[in-house]
Amino acid sequence: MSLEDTAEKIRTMEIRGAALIARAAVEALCKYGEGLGELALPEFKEELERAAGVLLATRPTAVSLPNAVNIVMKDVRNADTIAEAREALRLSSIEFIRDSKEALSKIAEIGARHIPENAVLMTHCNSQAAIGCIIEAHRQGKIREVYATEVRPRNQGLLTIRALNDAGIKTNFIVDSAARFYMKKVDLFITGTDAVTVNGAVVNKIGTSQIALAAREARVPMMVAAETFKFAPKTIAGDLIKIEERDSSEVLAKKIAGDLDNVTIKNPAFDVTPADFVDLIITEKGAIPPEMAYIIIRDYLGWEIGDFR
Ligand SMILES: O=P(O)(O)OC[C@H]1O[C@H](OP(=O)(O)O)[C@H](O)[C@@H]1O
Repeated sequence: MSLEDTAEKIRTMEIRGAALIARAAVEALCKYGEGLGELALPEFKEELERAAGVLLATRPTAVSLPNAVNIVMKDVRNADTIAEAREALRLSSIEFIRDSKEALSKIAEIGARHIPENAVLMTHCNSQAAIGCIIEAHRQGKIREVYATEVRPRNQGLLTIRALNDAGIKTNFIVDSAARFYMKKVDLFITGTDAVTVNGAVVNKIGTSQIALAAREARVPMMVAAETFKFAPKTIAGDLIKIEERDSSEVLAKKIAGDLDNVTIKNPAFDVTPADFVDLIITEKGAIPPEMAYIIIRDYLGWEIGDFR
């Protein structure tokens, strides 16, 4: 698959989920670099930066994408010879993909510890990291049942119920607007995330913050499963996470919407749940309260306050 093909698949969400986007981008970048013929070092670096730009332009919200590209490009940017640059690209790509897979199993193990016995869970969207925690807790005999939302407009809930079903987990499939109706029965609301800001706010699939509100009202804790590369360094300098607005046809087919001249169809893909609504974030380095997000950005992603002067 060419770099452009990968970019298109990410844009159209054939490849989706924050971690899978990151991995696919790294694989595409690595393959692209390997396919570049004889080039001098500056041209090689330039070509890779251009390719990275194509991948970064696909989806704006999931910070896993720029983080992954930065992690892989760091040693390439520092390389002094073309051989060094090529080797850095190969090794850092292998390393990122390996680490991101290992992070998922670590998160599942740590997350499962924080799921109570006989738990009723609610989840929203389709997160590999969150599902990993649920399946591990189920393996330990801790799950009574799960409520999984539909996730309009792209219906990622269908992927979630398939995964939970195949793991033998008793699952209730509900429309998004039924979340508050069932919240009384729930012990824990668990999601993944596309970006965690320095102040611990969680950017996740549209609707997450409404469910978080219902969870808070019912005194149900919220737990977020997030690899460290889902934390957003630039928020240190006050950058806001850009919320992706996708095509209106995902919400309403053009042939129906066509003659509704006074109607605008809005389709934001994500929303922001304030840190105050989040009880715990499970990373591969350990479980943290949202207030500790800066530590992850500094100690594990390597960004300091001074980097954004
Ligand atoms: O990395 P993992 O945990 O799999 O997914 C994290 C998040 O990515 C997804 O976004 P989309 O469906 O690509 O828009 C969802 O918002 C999900 O919670």
